[in-house]
Amino acid sequence: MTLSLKKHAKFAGRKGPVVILVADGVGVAPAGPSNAVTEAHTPTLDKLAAQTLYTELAAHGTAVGLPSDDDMGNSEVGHNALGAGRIFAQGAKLVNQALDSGKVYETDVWQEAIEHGRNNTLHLLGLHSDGNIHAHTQHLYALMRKAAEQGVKQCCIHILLDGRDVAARSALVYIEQTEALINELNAQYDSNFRIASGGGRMEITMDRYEADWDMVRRGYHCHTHGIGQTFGCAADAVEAMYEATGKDDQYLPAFVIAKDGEPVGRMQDGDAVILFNFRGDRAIEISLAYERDHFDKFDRDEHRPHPSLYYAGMLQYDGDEFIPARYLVNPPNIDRTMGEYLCAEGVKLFAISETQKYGHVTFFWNGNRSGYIDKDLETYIEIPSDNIEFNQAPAMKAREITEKTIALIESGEYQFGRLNLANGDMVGHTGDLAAAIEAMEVVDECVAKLIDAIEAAGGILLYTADHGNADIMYTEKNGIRTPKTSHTLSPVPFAIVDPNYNGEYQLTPPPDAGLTHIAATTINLLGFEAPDDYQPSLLTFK
Ligand SMILES: O=C(O)[C@@H](CO)OP(=O)(O)O
Ligand SMILES: [Mn+2]
Ligand SMILES: [Mn+2]
Repeated sequence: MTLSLKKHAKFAGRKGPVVILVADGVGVAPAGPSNAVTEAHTPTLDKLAAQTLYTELAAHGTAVGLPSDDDMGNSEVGHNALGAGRIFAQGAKLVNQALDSGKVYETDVWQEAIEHGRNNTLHLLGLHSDGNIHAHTQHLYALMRKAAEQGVKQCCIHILLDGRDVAARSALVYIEQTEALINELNAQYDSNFRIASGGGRMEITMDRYEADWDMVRRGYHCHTHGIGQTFGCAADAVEAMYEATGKDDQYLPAFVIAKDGEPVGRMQDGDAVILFNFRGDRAIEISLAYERDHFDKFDRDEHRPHPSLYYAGMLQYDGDEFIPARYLVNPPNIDRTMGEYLCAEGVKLFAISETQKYGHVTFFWNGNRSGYIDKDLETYIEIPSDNIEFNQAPAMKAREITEKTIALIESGEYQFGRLNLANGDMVGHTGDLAAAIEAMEVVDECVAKLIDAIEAAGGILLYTADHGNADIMYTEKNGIRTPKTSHTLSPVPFAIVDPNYNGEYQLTPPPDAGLTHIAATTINLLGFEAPDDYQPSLLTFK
């Protein structure tokens, strides 16, 4: 199908580009000492929030295709919503439906995995919490129950400790729940289910956008070959590592469960491995490590030969590159994104961020498609991120991204652009309030510079966020503060900076306005009518 957009009946667009700035993780929550956004000195952001062309948009729950309004937003669903202009049922919801209806168990992939599991061992690997951003323990438990029921006797569970989508030190709670189910199943089916290995999600396995392959190498060797500090059980491992490192769940090192000095869950030829994460960015690299015949990102045979495995993902994480080849649930089919429409109209555009968010403004924005829509029209720029805990460098690469964006605006080549400043989110995830405040002040400084550039170019800057994070940095109970490292349920800001504004339109958001309404709004500001089935624009034109 060839896509096209009609010229807008009342608005021809401005001379300069429309640029969307996503301040990742900068939600709107009540002001107070735990809100890094309001605690920071942010004269420019304050001005934006006080102007007429400002509103707040829903960025969590059903507004972005998640199962319920108790689900916080995240970058995947947020950037999908921004790019696609419609609400699609997201991975979390699709997996629930496929497990509840039993469709998962009818697939060839499930049945083949079970066959391998019956003859050898079934390995279940994934993020071990109910955060519901990358994975949910209820999904793991459904798979464990069904595998036991279908005759799998040997099952190894490899757990990635979260502490980023859930409380910073909550690993023991989830381990207890999982061990209880293991005991129940082993008693009922005379099986040998057990936790075999694990480690913090920011330390092993779950790297994204090739920021740090060494993380994946450590995770692969831990889960596959039993390389890591050994313990008798997962709870002992976590307790000992809390004590030894002082770190929280997401940063704990690799551990291996051993009996009589031997790892209990090394992977062997003929075993099946299912990665039960549903979100793609942090699942792609480990999937490549497991399923590719030719793999050169690290030496898989460093300790013992890479076994021949039956590997499957909960979803297909990258539909262009078919990663992984085998999967249990079809991913959302996000079609006709705004990027496709704009390319069809010959609009030149750019997307820019640092590594940690690079795929957010490209892959997620384009409906989980890797690569360009039209290389002749699009420029994608990645500024390399540092590989450190970001409270140590709260400015991250915001200034570099800003300088480069200004150059792109000044070039006069582009009609549309989008950028992501990672600070509110990545520093927010560390739970370090002072660092998050500093992060927000850098964001403010960058927004001010971008506004100047937009003004000089006669363009429009749209300032928004994909979900909250830095807006609640701790919770307090009985005078005790607990750092909050996760995203929030907060709405996000939406401000239009249009220096040539002359009353041509009004901001008229419907009561349910959310992130999905930004695409049509942007298309209007570029001088086009939005596609009929996009969520309506936030603007009414005179
Ligand atoms: O770091 C991540 O993977 C998620 C939190 O799990 O954050 P974001 O959605 O902002 O990328
Ligand atoms: Mn985000
Ligand atoms: Mn985040």
